[in-house]
Amino acid sequence: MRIIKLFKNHVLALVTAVALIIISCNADLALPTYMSEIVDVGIQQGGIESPAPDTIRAESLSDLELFMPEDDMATVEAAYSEPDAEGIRTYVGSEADRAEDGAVSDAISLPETVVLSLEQGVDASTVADGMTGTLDMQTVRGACEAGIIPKEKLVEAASAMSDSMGSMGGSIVKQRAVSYVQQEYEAQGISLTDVQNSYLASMSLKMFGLCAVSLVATILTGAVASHTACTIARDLRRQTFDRVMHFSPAEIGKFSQASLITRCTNDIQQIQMATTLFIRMVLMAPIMGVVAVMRVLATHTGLEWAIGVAVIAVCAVVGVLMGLTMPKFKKMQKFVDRVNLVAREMLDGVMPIRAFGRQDHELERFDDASRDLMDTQLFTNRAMSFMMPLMMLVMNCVTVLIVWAGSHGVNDGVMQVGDMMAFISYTMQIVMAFMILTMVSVMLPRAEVAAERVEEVLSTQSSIKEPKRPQLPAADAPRGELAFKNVSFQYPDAREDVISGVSFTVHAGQTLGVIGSTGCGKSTLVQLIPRLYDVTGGKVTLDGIDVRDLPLSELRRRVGYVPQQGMLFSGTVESNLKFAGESVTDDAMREAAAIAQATGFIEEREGGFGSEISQGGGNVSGGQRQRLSIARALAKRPEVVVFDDSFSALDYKTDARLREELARTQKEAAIVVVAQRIATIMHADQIVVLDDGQVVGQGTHEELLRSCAAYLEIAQSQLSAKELGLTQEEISAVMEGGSR
Ligand SMILES: Nc1ncnc2c1ncn2[C@@H]1O[C@H](COP(=O)(O)OP(=O)(O)OP(=O)(O)O)[C@@H](O)[C@H]1O
Repeated sequence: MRIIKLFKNHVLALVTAVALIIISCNADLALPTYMSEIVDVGIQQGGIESPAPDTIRAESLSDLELFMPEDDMATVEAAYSEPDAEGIRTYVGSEADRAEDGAVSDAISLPETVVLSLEQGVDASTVADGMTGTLDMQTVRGACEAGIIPKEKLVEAASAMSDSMGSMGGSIVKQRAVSYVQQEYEAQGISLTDVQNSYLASMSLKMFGLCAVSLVATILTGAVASHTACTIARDLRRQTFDRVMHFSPAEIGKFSQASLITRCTNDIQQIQMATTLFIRMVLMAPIMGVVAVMRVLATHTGLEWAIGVAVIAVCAVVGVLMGLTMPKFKKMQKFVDRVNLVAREMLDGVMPIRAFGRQDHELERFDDASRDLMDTQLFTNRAMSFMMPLMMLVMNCVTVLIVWAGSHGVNDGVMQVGDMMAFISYTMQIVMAFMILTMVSVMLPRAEVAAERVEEVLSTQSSIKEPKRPQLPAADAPRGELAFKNVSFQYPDAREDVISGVSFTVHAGQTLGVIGSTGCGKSTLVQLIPRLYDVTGGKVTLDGIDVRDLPLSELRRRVGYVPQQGMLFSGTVESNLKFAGESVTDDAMREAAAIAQATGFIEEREGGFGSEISQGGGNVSGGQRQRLSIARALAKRPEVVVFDDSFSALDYKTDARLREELARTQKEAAIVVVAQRIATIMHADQIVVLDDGQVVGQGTHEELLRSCAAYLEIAQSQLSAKELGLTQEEISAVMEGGSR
């Protein structure tokens, strides 16, 4: 499972969590045992834990010893101190010997029962045939001391009495022994209320201690789980974002921006929740179940079958609910993706939506996506709302079953009320553990889908790869020399080349203009320079080296790219202009702003270069955004500057001044300008005319006017024949001849 793989680097945290869970489960599950002790010992036995009293009068112990075989007598004698001045003997044996089934307990219980009966008077005929009258302890003691009744006879009589009690013997002996101890304490002047209260106080203290241990362990488990889950989510977000940052537009297009955002946010959130659940629930439930089963088996109540019934009932309920909801859970993530996609598209296009009055239509589209998500969520939530009541029903039925079966055990004297209560608690814990496991198993597949989607991003390699054997231009190689050599390119999913057979060379200080009708491949052509895409045929070289052999960082440092859509980042003007990094000095920034004709409006803004830029450059005009984008590319002083239709939002005057400044200052850089306006590129040293991805003309403005029909057509659409310096005959000749 992918979720488990995420814990690869968090083994220590997992081990710590398991240790803490074991501690808290043991503490939690010890509580029902204590509760049972409080009922059985604290309440029913008045706080008297063992038939072996803490203190006993010497004569009382002698009476008891009359009914003990020699070895039992030795055991008991060894367990009590010598009588003190008041004739009181104190228990000095081990606690194990005093506990249920301990040596001292076993040895002393039956004699206590016999002595208690004798002290109340016993019909002599029930002891020996032919005897009449009432036997009491004093008589028996006297007869034994006088040698009338041998001690062996008394031991035999006690044992016969035990046998006659049959299966009820154990619990009757225990109850009577406790009564004997109570009587003995009273005779010593010890308050029975004090004994009971001190027992209850000590049990409460122990239970409180266990609660505290469980509380601390549970809090620590929660802290470990949250920390681990947050760390896993943070690392995943970082890795996913890092991977996306290295994606070329092809991979971004493959996933879609909306899906990448959902994967980086919602999907990782799901994973985070699942990892927390995994530690807190999935690890806890089996541990809780195992500890509870161990304790249940130790109770020997004979009601273990009730647990089997409960588990089968829980599995049946959860199985039905899971069967109904699981397919819907799997669909849910796709619906979230769609809502995000529609929402993003609507927010991006809020202006045209308003301009075309399509709000209602878009709202309907959003409602459709949202309704699908809502319907699925409603179905799953409704189905899951049956879970809790059904579980409670199962639990309550099982409780009734245990009480019904247990009451027979209590009636027969083979079970104590407290034991039955403890058994109910353990059964509930086991059922809970199963319930938690099954509920989590509903949630985990959803997180599994999310993990799969995140892994898909992480395992996708960018089609733009670092060179295996990176090369740098030789020290004496010309700087700022860009060449296309028979370049062709096809988009990943397309069938035909978007551009083909393009060749040109631009040197430092020169300008290359690229012009052509819309969709002819101009942007695609220049995107090959900074390797936003890789050529599919031919090669692009910079300073004599194939751009695919230059380290990517080196290539991107050498190429300044101004995209068609000026895009700014939230921050200040300065942070945007210094986007290339520390290497951009204040002087370089100001010089770039001046070339881009941006200084004027920057200084007019409050705060100048420190003035705020909002997300996406929303608080500057389209032309200002373009100028800041141009300044940003120039500030890093690249060897090649690519302007992808970046002057389109500038007025003619600013456009002209900017080009003048570029020509004056960029003597060591090659400039590539994609334009729709003839005026923008007419002064270029070389112009490439594209038509449907093919070069249909190449040369200077003057040359193309006289040789390239496509170029002339564009020029004519923007300038008059007079402005072009052509006669009507010359125009006709070019048009008739087509491009030569
Ligand atoms: N990511 C893409 N996947 C597939 N085809 C694409 C992709 N981007 C652009 N195209 C197609 O490639 C062709 C050239 O697109 P390109 O953006 O390079 O044209 P352009 O000359 O810059 O257009 P414009 O002047 O309108 O900006 C177009 O037909 C376009 O539909």
